[in-house]
Amino acid sequence: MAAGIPIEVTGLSKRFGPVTAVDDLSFTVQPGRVTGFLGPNGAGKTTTLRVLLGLVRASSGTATFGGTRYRDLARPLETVGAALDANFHPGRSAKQHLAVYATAAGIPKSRVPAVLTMVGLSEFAGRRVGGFSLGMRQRLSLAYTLLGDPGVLVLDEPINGLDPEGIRWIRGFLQSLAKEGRTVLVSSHLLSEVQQSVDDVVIISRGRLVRSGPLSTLQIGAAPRTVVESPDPHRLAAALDQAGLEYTEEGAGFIVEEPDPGRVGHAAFVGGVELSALHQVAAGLEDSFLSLVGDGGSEGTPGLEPVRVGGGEVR
Ligand SMILES: Nc1ncnc2c1ncn2[C@@H]1O[C@H](COP(=O)(O)OP(=O)(O)OP(=O)(O)O)[C@@H](O)[C@H]1O
Repeated sequence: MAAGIPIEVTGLSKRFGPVTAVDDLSFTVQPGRVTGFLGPNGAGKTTTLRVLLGLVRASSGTATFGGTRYRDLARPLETVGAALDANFHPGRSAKQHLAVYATAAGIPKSRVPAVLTMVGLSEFAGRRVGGFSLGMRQRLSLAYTLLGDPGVLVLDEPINGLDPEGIRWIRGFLQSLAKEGRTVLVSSHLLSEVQQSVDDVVIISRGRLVRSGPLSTLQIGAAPRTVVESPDPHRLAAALDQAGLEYTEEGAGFIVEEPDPGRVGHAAFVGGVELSALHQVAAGLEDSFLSLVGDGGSEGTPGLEPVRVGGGEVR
């Protein structure tokens, strides 16, 4: 395996005519960690990755692998694994595809069965790719990125299209690649999709950096809220309305957009409502993510609804 090297993006901008897709973007991605590259649709993720991989030219700034541009790498496939523009002909088998790429890059053919096994496709090696599901194509793309046993992996929306078992598998797989010392950059427009697999995040919106750092730092920002429950939820809702508090129904009770449980308790007291639970909850990750990119998604942030479990945590 080639050594993991940092990805360094410095002052990167990319304009397409009047559209500024990437705007003075700077961040670093460290080896040995999985980094989520996040932002709403149209935020500029794919454009950044395309510049990084030498597929489009930057308007200004640089995007390098430890200081070296992709096109200047001596052995690109063995340094960086990426499948942004991989084309799979429907009539060819998975094995044939990988063999063609391996031959072109001077990679031993023995890597082909090895990477197909790594991604769980060995029993489909001889099948035509035309019959593959989206999830199987995702696995094949991943196999392609691993052909040269690179120290850096750049994956654009690799979880998209995977079934629940596939999602569980890829989460563990990405972590194991990082544990081997590789640099793993994974783009997604859904924090919930990657939050169980990433150590660090780089969040962009409208082409600009919003936040970068360990995932844990993301919880700073969104305000905590109050969970309140009553044996008589209708009366409680009326009391919250009366007090002008905003809330959403949550299991047996409500989550109130109010950090101080005392104010919520007072509203219930004024309304003469008995309470069975009253406590503050920290902001969920998805809330923090939305509060960071909330005004940045020109095309909205579809699919960002949080999945809530008891106590207001976000899974
Ligand atoms: N070749 C291009 N010509 C003109 N505009 C482009 C081109 N490529 C991207 N854009 C624009 O640049 C902006 C960023 O697009 P980009 O695809 O990089 O975003 P993204 O974060 O990857 O979003 P998605 O997840 O939807 O792919 C968008 O406004 C898009 O319309």
